Amino acid sequence: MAPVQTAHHRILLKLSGEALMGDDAYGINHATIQRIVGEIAEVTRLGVELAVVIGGGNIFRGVAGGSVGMDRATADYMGMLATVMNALALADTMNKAGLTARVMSAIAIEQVVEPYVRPKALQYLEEGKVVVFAAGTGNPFFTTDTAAALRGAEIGADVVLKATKVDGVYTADPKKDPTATRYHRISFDEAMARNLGIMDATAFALCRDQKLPIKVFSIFKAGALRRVVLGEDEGTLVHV
Ligand SMILES: Nc1ncnc2c1ncn2[C@@H]1O[C@H](COP(=O)(O)OP(=O)(O)O)[C@@H](O)[C@H]1O
Ligand SMILES: O=c1ccn([C@@H]2O[C@H](COP(=O)(O)OP(=O)(O)O)[C@@H](O)[C@H]2O)c(=O)[nH]1
Repeated sequence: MAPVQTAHHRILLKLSGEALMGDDAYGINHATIQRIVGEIAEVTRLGVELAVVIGGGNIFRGVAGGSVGMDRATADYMGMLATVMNALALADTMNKAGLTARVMSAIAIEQVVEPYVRPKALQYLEEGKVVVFAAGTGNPFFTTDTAAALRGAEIGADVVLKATKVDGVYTADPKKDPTATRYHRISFDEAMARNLGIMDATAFALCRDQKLPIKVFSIFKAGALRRVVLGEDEGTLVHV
């Protein structure tokens, strides 16, 4: 059988923490994480190199902690630790599904996970391992979307895939405005000028400056990740 032609060679996949909740109120839903790992396994079988940045919103968000009077930086460190828990769960599920996954953390917790070292991450990717980047950027006041942009640029990914709760970028937040319509593609400058809330401005600006396109698509839609990897019409492309 001839190899399938993919649209991308090396991918940075940003998975929202909330994607792991499934229908639960918080935490990690077993069936949901297995389904997501199944989809990841399917695209790695196509021969693409894949790294993941995982969020933490299913366990803790710094903004929420800050809003109830906690010191914002402390709350953000808690948020980053939440992403480490998700990363461990994700890598464990991947390893059980027959993939070889490695977690690398932006914060040193050496008894638990290895630290992020760029050449090591590149080596793992070249070996066909899935690298799960934990603890975001390692800095408070940032998001895991910005971590995805940063790690995506560092590893030379050819696209950042944002797998989220909505199926693309809309003219307004579709959860609040039912009349909002979806863009097929939109430039970074327009997305930033229109202040479209799908990603924070820091993440957008970093990807724009590095000429790293972003594809936004739904994590709930079965087969969407594969379709994106094959370059089929799915979600919204944010381009330079
Ligand atoms: N213009 C927009 N287009 C699409 N989604 C938007 C837009 N503005 C705000 N959103 C909201 O952004 C959310 C995704 O962002 P975020 O909560 O940061 O996701 P994640 O948890 O995947 O990082 C969507 O659930 C959607 O409700
Ligand atoms: O570089 C980073 C990445 C994340 N966080 C904290 O970790 C939380 C979880 O990440 P995020 O909200 O981006 O997760 P997601 O929305 O993807 O579930 C954030 O709210 C922040 O408090 C941070 O401080 N710095």
